[in-house]
Amino acid sequence: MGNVDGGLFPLPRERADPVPGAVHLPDWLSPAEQRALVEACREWSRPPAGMRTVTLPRGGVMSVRMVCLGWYWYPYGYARTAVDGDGAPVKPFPPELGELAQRAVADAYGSGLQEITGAPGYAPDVAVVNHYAHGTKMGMHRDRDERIDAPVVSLSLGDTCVFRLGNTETRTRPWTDLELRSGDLLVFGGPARFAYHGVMRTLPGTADPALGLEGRLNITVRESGFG
Ligand SMILES: O=C(O)CCC(=O)C(=O)O
Ligand SMILES: [Fe+2]
Repeated sequence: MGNVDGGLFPLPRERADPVPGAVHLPDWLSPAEQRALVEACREWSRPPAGMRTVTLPRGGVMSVRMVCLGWYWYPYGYARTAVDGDGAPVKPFPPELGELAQRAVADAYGSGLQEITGAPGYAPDVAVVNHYAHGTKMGMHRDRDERIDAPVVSLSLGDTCVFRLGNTETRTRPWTDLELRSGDLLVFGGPARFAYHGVMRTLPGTADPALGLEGRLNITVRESGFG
């Protein structure tokens, strides 16, 4: 039984390696860093090439809304412009987000960094920001539109979610359900890079009101390998 939060003195949550190659570092971002990222997401969300709803090839509509930086993700590929949006050039990938993600990879893997493909010399150039309003989720999928298998860095802000980290073969079990809270870092690389994963639900009202955010934001930082 894990720590049931909400008390005045919540127990510190501990680093976990749910599957080889995946590392969860709770409370990795300070409250000030979280606030700054929420504010940055607000700026990135503005048009042109701002936050949009994504329609899948077979007509389904993703419940999360999304904004991309560096390269524009659409189902299923990357473009330089908002090909399924307003057609504007994608916003640039901010160098400081790249530096944060490099620090994330270094903290996650530590002395094991050399064993993770693409971790040494990690040079991310894409960010996908998802906004989860209450009641939204993301089905099990793999991040596989990048050309190389460098790690994915995931930062969570706002409401807590139940994140399901599965296996590389199927959308089904075995999987591990993790609670990702505001400020948590999850890195998946190496043998976990192409694991199925998804967000089962968010827990409305769990965010610190001081963050000024409705729902949940997730930023994934990736290296495209497009050169
Ligand atoms: O919201 C999350 O934690 C995961 C997002 C995700 O899997 C993605 O953007 O590909
Ligand atoms: Fe993903």
